[in-house]
Amino acid sequence: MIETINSPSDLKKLKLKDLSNLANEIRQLIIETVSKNGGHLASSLGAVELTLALHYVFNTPKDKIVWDVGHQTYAHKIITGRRDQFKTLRTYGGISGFPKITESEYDTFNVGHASTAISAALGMTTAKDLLNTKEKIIAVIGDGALTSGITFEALNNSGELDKDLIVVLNDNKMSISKSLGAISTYLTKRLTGPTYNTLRKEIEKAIKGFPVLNEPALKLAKKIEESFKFFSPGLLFEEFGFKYFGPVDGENIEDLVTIFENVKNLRGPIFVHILTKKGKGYKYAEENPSKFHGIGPFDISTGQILEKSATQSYSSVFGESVINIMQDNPKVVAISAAMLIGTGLEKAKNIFPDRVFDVGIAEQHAVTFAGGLAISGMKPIVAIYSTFLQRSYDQIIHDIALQKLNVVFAIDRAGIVGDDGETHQGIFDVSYLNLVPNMIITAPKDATELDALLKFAINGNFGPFAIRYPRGESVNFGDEFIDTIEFGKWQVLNASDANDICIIAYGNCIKYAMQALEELKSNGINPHIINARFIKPFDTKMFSDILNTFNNIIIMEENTYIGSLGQTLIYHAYLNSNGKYPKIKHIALPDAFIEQGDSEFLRHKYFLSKDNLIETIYNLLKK
Ligand SMILES: Cc1ncc(C[n+]2csc(CCOP(=O)(O)OP(=O)(O)O)c2C)c(N)n1
Ligand SMILES: CC(=O)[C@@H](O)[C@H](O)COP(=O)(O)O
Ligand SMILES: [Mg+2]
Repeated sequence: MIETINSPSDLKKLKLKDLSNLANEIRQLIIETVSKNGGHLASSLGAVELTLALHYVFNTPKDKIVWDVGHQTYAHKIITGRRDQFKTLRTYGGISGFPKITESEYDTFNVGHASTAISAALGMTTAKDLLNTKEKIIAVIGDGALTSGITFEALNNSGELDKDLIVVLNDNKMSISKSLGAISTYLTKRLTGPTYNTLRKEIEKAIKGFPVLNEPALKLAKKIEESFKFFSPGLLFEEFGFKYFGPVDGENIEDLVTIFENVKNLRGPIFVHILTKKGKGYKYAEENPSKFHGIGPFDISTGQILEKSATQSYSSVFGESVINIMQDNPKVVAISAAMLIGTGLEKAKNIFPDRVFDVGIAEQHAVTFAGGLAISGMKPIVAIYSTFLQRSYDQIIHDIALQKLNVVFAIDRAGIVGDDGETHQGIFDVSYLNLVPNMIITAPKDATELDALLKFAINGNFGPFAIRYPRGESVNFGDEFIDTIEFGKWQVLNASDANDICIIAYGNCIKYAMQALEELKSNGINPHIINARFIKPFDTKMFSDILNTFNNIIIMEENTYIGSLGQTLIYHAYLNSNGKYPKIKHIALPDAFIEQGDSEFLRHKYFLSKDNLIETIYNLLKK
């Protein structure tokens, strides 16, 4: 059947009862594709019926579905004309893992970061009224994303604006890990409370008594429900000005189609609460939805991940380091914003349940919460991915840096992250932190240095202290490259008497510099190599010596060039050398959003590989 679906209009030709079979075929295609390419399996499997029902009832693309995060949209992609390209999911030049307006007219808003759907949908429905157009706007948000501050700002504003907006809450009781916090507890408690369930059964009986489930019938049923609303999970949303419907079995397409048919022409803000299962239809994902939230290639028959690396990831090195630090210092606490697993803090949470906090998808709160802890004498470590920390910019400036509070920012996934693409590349953090007074920015060259920098940061009282490190496998350069960390000082990794080339790099790029060294030496070139682990403040003394010694300087970094270390150094060189300074080549990312693709491929494309470095050096020395 799946072969016949080239757009939602083909879907509408099917009988309602056939949609379940189609859902199974779609699941099969999703599982097969993700098993090869990796991707967000569990969320997409849980949203197949929801997707079919929405496209069956609404008139997309005229009507607009606004997905939150967008990691659950694989079925949406398959039925909106992208079935055949779906095999290219998350590959370079292929189908994105998230909705993208440039990819399809059915993708209404670019996503990847959580909790934007209701705001964007409210904007669209407001524009619709101003422009006097007639489409329906439907926001689909998960229970994890629901808990974020921006969602509540949008709910608050929705009640005020009173627009025709449909919000669908896809409640599977899971964020990446289990959904936590008062909102989640509230929803669960209400749904499982005995009073509510008895009353609900009565209401269902009453609804079944109506010959046709039309609007007046629904109104009456709603009236009955309203009188019991104190017990319903809808109370909260009703107070925000929404009409609440649900909860509906989100795996039952007929129920979903019925509810969407019934609400689609209602006026004002509508809230439809559906219950789904993350990982639905694939045993291993149902059993372990966290593992299959975002997964690399795996064996379908066993659920085992293929190509398991023997090398520890930086996140895991960080997690172990945090445990050691917490064991030694009772004032240290750690904070994650819904990413305990991704940031490597899960083990620490098990050992120190009272000192490791998962605050939910709430990066802004995470940072100010850390501020409160720091001003009270604690030593918080806030572990957030580079891309998600963008959410906390004012909190970093206003709540932390301004007061010079001792908060350690563990910035994971810094640099190119690969297959998640534009929304997730961690390529701006050096720039956005560089311009914040009091902010210290560092990057370790390897796993040992990550541990050392964390201890250094915790043991000092430096104010805000950022440590950025990349996604994926860590490296270690060995004992000969371990030295004592000194505040603001760089490290010489390869000392050269020849004054022709000096490479200044940090973090991931050190790996490429050291790899290049071997080949360069065999060709008689011996570059001076600097580990610029302090990006801010940088080592002015060493940099001045370099300016006075070397004919060519290469600065290499995995960050956008604007606001980068390279830009700071070039500016410094210009101002302090009376116009006489060596030739400087800056290898950094362009002023652009970096697309999805294999990380190493992208590094090569953007001249951030060993080979590119070698080529750059040969070219410099030729001239
Ligand atoms: C701002 C931001 N923080 C963190 C994430 C990482 N993240 C992606 S999906 C997700 C969980 C979302 O849970 P939910 O909305 O319930 O969707 P589900 O996966 O359960 O369908 C998280 C934390 C993100 N994408 N954006
Ligand atoms: C959708 C989302 O934002 C996360 O699931 C993200 O894709 C996780 O990235 P990692 O795989 O790098 O942990
Ligand atoms: Mg969820």
